[in-house]
Amino acid sequence: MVVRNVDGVGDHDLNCLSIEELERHAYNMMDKQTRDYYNEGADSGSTLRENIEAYRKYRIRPRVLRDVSKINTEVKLFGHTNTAPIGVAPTAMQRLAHSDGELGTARACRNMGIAMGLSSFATTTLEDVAAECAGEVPNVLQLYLFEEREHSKKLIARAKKAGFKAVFLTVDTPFLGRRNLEIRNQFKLPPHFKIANFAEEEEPALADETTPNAPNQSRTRQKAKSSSKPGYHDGEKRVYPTGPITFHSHAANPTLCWEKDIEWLKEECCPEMEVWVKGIATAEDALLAVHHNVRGIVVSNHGGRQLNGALATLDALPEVVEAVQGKIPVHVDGGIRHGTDVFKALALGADFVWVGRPALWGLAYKGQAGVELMLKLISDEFKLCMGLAGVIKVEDISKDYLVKVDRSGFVSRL
Ligand SMILES: Cc1cc2nc3c(=O)[nH]c(=O)nc-3n(C[C@H](O)[C@H](O)[C@H](O)COP(=O)(O)O)c2cc1C
Ligand SMILES: O=C(O)C(=O)c1ccccc1
Repeated sequence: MVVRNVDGVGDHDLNCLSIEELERHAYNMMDKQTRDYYNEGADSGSTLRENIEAYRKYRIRPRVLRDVSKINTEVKLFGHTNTAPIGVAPTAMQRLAHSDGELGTARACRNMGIAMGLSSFATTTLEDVAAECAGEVPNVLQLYLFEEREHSKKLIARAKKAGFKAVFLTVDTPFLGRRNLEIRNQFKLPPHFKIANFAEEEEPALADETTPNAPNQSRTRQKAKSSSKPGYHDGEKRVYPTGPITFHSHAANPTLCWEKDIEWLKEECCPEMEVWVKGIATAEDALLAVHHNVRGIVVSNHGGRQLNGALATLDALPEVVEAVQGKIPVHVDGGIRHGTDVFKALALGADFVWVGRPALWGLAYKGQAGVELMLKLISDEFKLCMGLAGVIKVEDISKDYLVKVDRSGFVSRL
């Protein structure tokens, strides 16, 4: 049921008043294969859980008796006005959640004035997504840079033509993390869906690909092209992925490195698109990103799906912010489930946050309308948090508004 909000802020879905509730609804709406693929983290899932728990270590120090009658949550991103410092992180294969898929997410983002990151491995083409949002929201294409440069080159050219403003090169996937439910379920994309951006390159073999990170069946089905080529490390064999582009065979690229690939990518993208890196977790790599003139970084551990045991992103954020010293924007993702989390990430120095799974849960719940609901919940919570904390402009959110509480309950100023 939808009712008018008593405070006049908008409509409420009485069945779903928080992202926590949204997660529960979505849980029941997704088939097991999809739910497990979307929700799980690598190995024991401790990094996935810690991404969320890290936010609970901080509490807000609200200031009062400030006129907070006019709160502005807007920020600029790639020259566009975003209605809040929040975007939808790129996640693969959204049609698994709902037939609206990436188009539903794009329409929701457009309606809410929120940036959308589109995965290379979307089930909708980048042209169709761009057409939904053209000129209204800053679209970002997430890139997995393949060893076969020609595919990536074509994709980049298409993204430029479609008006994408930036590419986020994902750098935390030299190999795919080990996701045990995915292995056990022998997860694969059902044959009626396509990895749409590569449909031309795709062969019918997609539907029966094996799960790559399962022991002893990883990439041995791929033909070895030439022993002199770089390739995946598969036991003793070096195997270059040459077959159809499937999400299992091509997302990981262990050969990527700063000098060779970042420079190449900047040349390919410039001047039309900015090159960012997604998946930075240390001050050292943040400094390298600055050194290599990337335009921004996303502190991310891929939602805990890659290296389990890695630091929660909120805990990695301060060292990255300190290293970068404002030279390039620092964004963060992972574990953001409430508007107060957005506030905390910004207080610790992030310029912007991206939410991943909550958008998938929104899609599963009600397609486009569910993503809009999720964005409305988190944006409203963020605005309310600003007002209750006594802040009216996003740029005024600082570490003065936070304290850290340790395990024994000891409270310290930052
Ligand atoms: C099901 C799923 C698919 C994802 N696919 C991609 C992808 O294709 N490319 C990418 O860079 N990150 C991908 N991510 C990672 C997200 O962009 C983001 O880093 C992460 O979801 C943030 O954590 P959160 O889900 O806790 O918000 C994926 C995450 C999930 C949950
Ligand atoms: O599942 C993922 O986390 C992911 O990023 C991905 C996307 C496409 C192919 C393989 C992995």
